[in-house]
This record gives sequence, C-alpha cells and structure tokens, in this order.
Amino acid sequence: MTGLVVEDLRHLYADRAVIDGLSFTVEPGTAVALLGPNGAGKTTVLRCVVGSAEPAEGTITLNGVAVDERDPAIRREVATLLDDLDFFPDLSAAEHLDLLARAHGNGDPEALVDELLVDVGLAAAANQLPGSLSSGQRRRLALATAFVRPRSLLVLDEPEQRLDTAGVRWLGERLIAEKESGTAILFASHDPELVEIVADSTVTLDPLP
Ligand SMILES: Nc1ncnc2c1ncn2[C@@H]1O[C@H](COP(=O)(O)OP(=O)(O)OP(=O)(O)O)[C@@H](O)[C@H]1O
Repeated sequence: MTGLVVEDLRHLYADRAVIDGLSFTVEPGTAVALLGPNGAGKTTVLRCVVGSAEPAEGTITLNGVAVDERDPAIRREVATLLDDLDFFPDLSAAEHLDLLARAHGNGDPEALVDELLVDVGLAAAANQLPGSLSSGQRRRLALATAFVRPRSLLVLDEPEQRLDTAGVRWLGERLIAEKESGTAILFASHDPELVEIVADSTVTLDPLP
C-alpha cells in the first residue's frame, strides 16, 4: 500500500489513553486534515506519525515501511513542521535554507533557495538574521525549511499559525501544488478555510474521557 497508513493507533501518556483505535490513510497526492478541540490529540497523532512518539498499540507505515525517525530511508521521505523552530542566530534566512538544501543533497541549492524565498514571500528579507524577522516571517521561514527537503509525506501541525491572510492564502496554494506533485499531506488545523481549500478528507478527534 502506498502513502501513509495508520491502523488501530493507541497512545498513552502515563497510563491515560489520549488516542484509541484510530485508523486512517493518506494516499499520495491527497491531504487529510486532523480536526478537533484543544487537547483532542492531534499533535500526539502527528508525533506518532513522524516517529517521535511511540504508540502503545497499532501500526504506522509509509509506502509499506514502518515509520521510525531513526531510519534514514524514512527521514528522506518525510518533511515535517510540528513545533516552532530554533534558528541559528547568526545565519540569515537564505543561509538557513541553503544549508538544508545542501544537507539534503539538492543538485542546485542556489536556484531552489531563490525560488523558495520568493515563494514564501521572504525575498526582501533573505539576508536578515532570524532575530530581526517578524514572528510571521519566522513562521514562513520555518515552513520553507519543510519545502526544501525531499519528501513524499508532509506533516504539519497548525501550519496557519501566525500567518496573515495573504500568508494563509499562499499556504493553501502551496499545499495544493504539493498534492499535485504527488506528496501526501497530513496536517492539523484550526482554520476551516485552509481545511476547506486543501483537505480531501478530515479525521475529527474527540478528547477521550
Ligand atoms: N507530554 C505529555 N505528557 C502528558 N500528557 C500530555 C503530553 N502531551 C500532551 N498531553 C495530553 O494529551 C492530550 C492531547 O494533547 P495534544 O497536544 O495531542 O492535543 P491537540 O489536539 O494537538 O491540542 P491543540 O489543539 O491544543 O494543539 C491532552 O490532554 C494533553 O494534555
């Protein structure tokens, strides 16, 4: 089976179940939005999917292979943005993206970074250090770091955070383009408009008692 397959996921914090019996799939070229109120378990599911949290039960596979963040083959397939990023204080926006593009073996890092900076609306701020960017600009840079990686699965936690209206519109267009290039997308969101534009289906979580 291609894409992401989550089957019978159960996750506990201490001995309290926050996710129980959750199953869904994200096929290549489609997007699934995780919905639900604060504390429903969306971030927990995303952490299990990227392999940074260990489920108590269930299986998670990407293109038929069990996900494990320590597995370089899986890490090459998954681009993720779950938390705010810590940036190097003395590397500019462009230098951050350049570093990542080279680390991931991109054949033409300069062209990729130039294109991405324009795409995320940071061309004019390309040479600014992270500390001098606005919080929305830092968020755009963080999103750009996910788009500089090779990926067949994109996992994003509330990617709309701190973006202005134009930024959310850009994000929607960008995610649609990602789907068109065959990427599977799993994202948690509290923005109904973004969900409406991008998601092919939704999975709604309810907090467990
Ligand atoms: N490290 C942790 N230790 C103990 N409990 C945790 C931990 N992380 C999350 N929880 C609990 O697990 C539940 C699910 O949290 P989670 O962050 O997955 O929810 P969420 O749906 O992403 O919420 P939000 O919309 O606020 O981001 C909550 O009750 C939360 O308090």
